[in-house]
This record gives sequence, C-alpha cells and structure tokens, in this order.
Amino acid sequence: MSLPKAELHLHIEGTLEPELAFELAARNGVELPYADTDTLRKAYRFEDLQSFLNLYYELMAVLRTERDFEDLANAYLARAAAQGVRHAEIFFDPQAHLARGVEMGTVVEGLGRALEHSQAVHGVSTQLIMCFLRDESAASALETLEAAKPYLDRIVGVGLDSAEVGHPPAKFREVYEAAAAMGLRRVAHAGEEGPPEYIVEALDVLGVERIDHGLRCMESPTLVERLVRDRVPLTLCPLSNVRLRTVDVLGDHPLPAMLDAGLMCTVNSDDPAYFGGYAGDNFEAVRVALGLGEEQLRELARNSFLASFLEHDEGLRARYLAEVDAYEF
Ligand SMILES: Nc1ncnc2[nH]cnc12
Ligand SMILES: [Zn+2]
Repeated sequence: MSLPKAELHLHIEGTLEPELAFELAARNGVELPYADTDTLRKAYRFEDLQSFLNLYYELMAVLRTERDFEDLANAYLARAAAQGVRHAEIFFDPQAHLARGVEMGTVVEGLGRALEHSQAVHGVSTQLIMCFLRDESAASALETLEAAKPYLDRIVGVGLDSAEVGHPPAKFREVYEAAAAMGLRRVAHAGEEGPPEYIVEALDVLGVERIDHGLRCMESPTLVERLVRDRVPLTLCPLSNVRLRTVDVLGDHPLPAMLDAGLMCTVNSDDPAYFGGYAGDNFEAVRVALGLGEEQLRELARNSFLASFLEHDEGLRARYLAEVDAYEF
C-alpha cells in the first residue's frame, strides 16, 4: 500500500534478502551453510523470537565491508520507497558486528553512504538508531556507546533489542542515562515476548519515548490507560508477530482493539526479509485480515509521522502529514 508513512521499527540487518546474502557471501568469500536461495528461504520458519534470532545473527556473517552495509541500506530504501515510506528511522546492531571483528566505523560509514543520498535518490528521509543487545551485558552496552562517540552526529537515538525474556530493561539503566546525557533519543523493545512489567520499566527506568512492539500491554488495563494518557507511541509489527508466533493468525491481532482503546499505534515491518513483507505489505495485510477502514489506516500513517524524531525539521513533518491527508485510497 502506497499510503505515505514513516517506518519507525526496522532492523537494517533484517532487510537482508537471500539473493543479496548469497551475492555478499560470494563477494567476501564467506561460505553459507545453505545450498541456494530457495533452501535458505525454507529455513524461514520460526518457533519464536530466539529461533529467528539464530538465523538473523548467522546470516550477518556476509556483511563485512562499508560497501556491504551501503548496498544493504540502498536495497532496503528502494523497496521501502516503492511502498510509500517517506521517512525511516533505522535500527542497527553494532555489537553483532563488533563481535565478528567488523568495526563501528565500517557499519556507520557504510550505512551513512546510502543514507546521505537517500532523500535525493529514494525520496526517503532517514535517521539511525543504535540498538544494544539485551542478552549481552550492561558493560558491553556501555563499551558500545563509547565506541559510537565519534559517530554521534549520525545517530539520533538508542534502542534495545534481541532476546527479551530474562533481560528486563532495568539492566540497562546506566547506559540509557549516559545516552540521554549525550542528547540521544531513547526507545526500547518491550512487551513483544516479555510481560507488561517490562514496558513499565522501559518507561520508568530507561525513560524511553516510544515502545517497540508493546503488544502485551493489552494484558494490563492500568498500563493501557497510562499509554493512552501519555500518548506513548507503540511501533507494532503485525507480520513479525505472526511469524514469531506472538499471535496465532493475523486475524487475531489486537491492533483493532488497541486503536479502539485509544493507543497511539504505528505499523512497521521489523525484519521484512524474514517476515514476508515491507511496511506497505504490513499495512495491506492488516487492511485485509483485520478489515481496517480508510480512516484507521490514515490514523496509523499520521501516527507514524507524529511519533517520528523529526523535531529538527517540523516543515518536513508537516509536509508528510499533508500528504497523508491528501492520499486517495
Ligand atoms: N523482533 C525483534 N525483537 C527483538 N530483537 C530483534 N532483532 C531483530 N528483530 C528483533
Ligand atoms: Zn524489532
């Protein structure tokens, strides 16, 4: 669906399509344990978040040079633009690369090469959000923030991702305090597989401005009341939820109930190469499976721009919002 939208929950490493994975593997002399792209695609059947993360981290082995990260980002931006994405706030996972001997500079400079021309080439404005892996230590997150210091002019904020259960947000209090002191915006995955209490902790202890996923807030009426009152944006990823079995089928997704409750929902793709669709595909899927009407879809698109970190260019935000209002379905 080409409705203009901002994508606020997108892991750039999760945009690695099998074809590009094999191309980069050949270019870098990396052996992949899959015969071809069809065999690899067959591995895209997940039991839960962890079973996906295992493949997600394994395939990152093909990303080695600045050019690899540039090609990855350009491929995503072209696909996103074709699906109505006007603005993308892009997550990356530096620890997963540092652990393989790929330096912070390689990742940020490589992504930066694509991002700096994105508005001109793809018509998509962009920001970068650096995520900490919550199943790594708090000390490692602090080291990662330190390693990012030379690149802070390119990074708008920090996030928290990877295996959620057993890794509550409070573990990262110190690094989020340090990030805030550096002027970075704060978001965190919470309530994807983890309980509503993790959402509360992300707000109270980490001071996040948006919750990534946040699906399980629906188990706590008092939390829903708070999120509605404070207009806390939730970056939902419907196709991801089905593939990772957080919801059984898309028709059971709580998005309509969340909108009815007054929650500030947005729709995003998470790891589109793995979950069967980019941002526009997610909009189209919820339209069909959940029967969302034009005004609900427009509300989701408006929310995406209102929740985006576009404070440095309110004119651009206003232009995007006007495009949403003028869109004809
Ligand atoms: N959906 C997700 N949840 C947690 N960590 C992730 N890393 C990439 N995708 C993720
Ligand atoms: Zn995610």
